[in-house]
Amino acid sequence: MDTVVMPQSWWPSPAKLNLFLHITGRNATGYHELQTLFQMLDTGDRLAFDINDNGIIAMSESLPGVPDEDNLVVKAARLLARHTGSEQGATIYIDKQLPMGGGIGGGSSNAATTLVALNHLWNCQLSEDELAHIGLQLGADVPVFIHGKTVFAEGIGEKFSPVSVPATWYLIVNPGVHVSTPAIFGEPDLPRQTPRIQWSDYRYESTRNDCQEIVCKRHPEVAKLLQWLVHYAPSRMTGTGACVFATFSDQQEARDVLAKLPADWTGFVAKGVAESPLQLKRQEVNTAPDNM
Ligand SMILES: C[C@@](CO)(OP(=O)(O)O)[C@H](O)COP(=O)(O)OP(=O)(O)OC[C@H]1O[C@@H](n2ccc(N)nc2=O)[C@H](O)[C@@H]1O
Ligand SMILES: Nc1ncnc2c1ncn2[C@@H]1O[C@H](COP(=O)(O)OP(=O)(O)O)[C@@H](O)[C@H]1O
Repeated sequence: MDTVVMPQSWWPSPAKLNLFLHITGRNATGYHELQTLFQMLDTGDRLAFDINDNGIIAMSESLPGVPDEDNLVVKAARLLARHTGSEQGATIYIDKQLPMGGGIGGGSSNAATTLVALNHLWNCQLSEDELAHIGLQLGADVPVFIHGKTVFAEGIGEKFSPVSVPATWYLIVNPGVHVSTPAIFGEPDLPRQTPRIQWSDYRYESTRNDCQEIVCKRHPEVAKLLQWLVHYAPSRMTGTGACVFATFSDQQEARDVLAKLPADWTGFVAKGVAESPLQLKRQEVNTAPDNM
């Protein structure tokens, strides 16, 4: 990226984990009904926006393997412009850190950050609920990133209930295989009738990720990684994979295991947070004296 982006201009685009993922049924559109705990992380990508008055929406640089027309960031900006009639445009910068298609929500989070940031920068004045409604057209996980809080979720992942989870550190590891979300949801053998739980009964130990077994069968590298990680800490796959997370109460313990990671795999340590960095940024710009 040639242009120097000032640090305060960056908008965070954090990752999430699904601490558990139960598939409880299917709705009339064929989408799967879920119960999940979306854990927001303090770590992720960053986006910056150079606003213009000519209405042109463009990436400063394309993401590898993602044509700009398919980039969820461009799609989100165009959808917001269409919905609000805004005549402004933007050149969008992405500092990509998160693995793509890893079940940690990078693309959905980028879309959510774009909607929240441009709503502010274009002065569209849409409410959080309106942004979430628009975001759902881009992907099932976009609303939770707009909401920006660690929550229980059901429906297709867009109906939220508050949850309080202890401060925890996670080691997130990418086994380096790509798992397609539609392909996993299309698997005939996927469990689809897990009984619904009451949120008050939630315990990590009594839940699971319903996609994990099938992903492990189709992608033995994920099974191998889980077998390795579980020696050190409770470990599970997030979303439809392929990333896996291990849970620690102490940051240094997580870092120690990261240092031992075999060379085929890459990972990072992140803190589980109740409010996402995007939520904090939104509060910051809304209370800034000149409203940035
Ligand atoms: C299941 C989760 C859990 O976080 O997996 P990850 O994507 O994070 O791995 C997500 O909700 C995924 O959300 P997202 O990745 O936005 O999926 P979408 O683009 O909306 O859907 C991709 C495809 O997956 C299927 N799909 C998705 C979500 C869902 N609840 N039921 C489905 O059947 C549909 O075939 C859809 O066409
Ligand atoms: N800005 C973006 N960042 C990441 N992936 C994107 C983006 N725009 C489009 N995509 C596409 O969306 C797919 C899913 O991305 P992502 O949200 O990172 O994974 P997941 O849904 O598994 O958590 C990617 O494989 C990629 O082709």
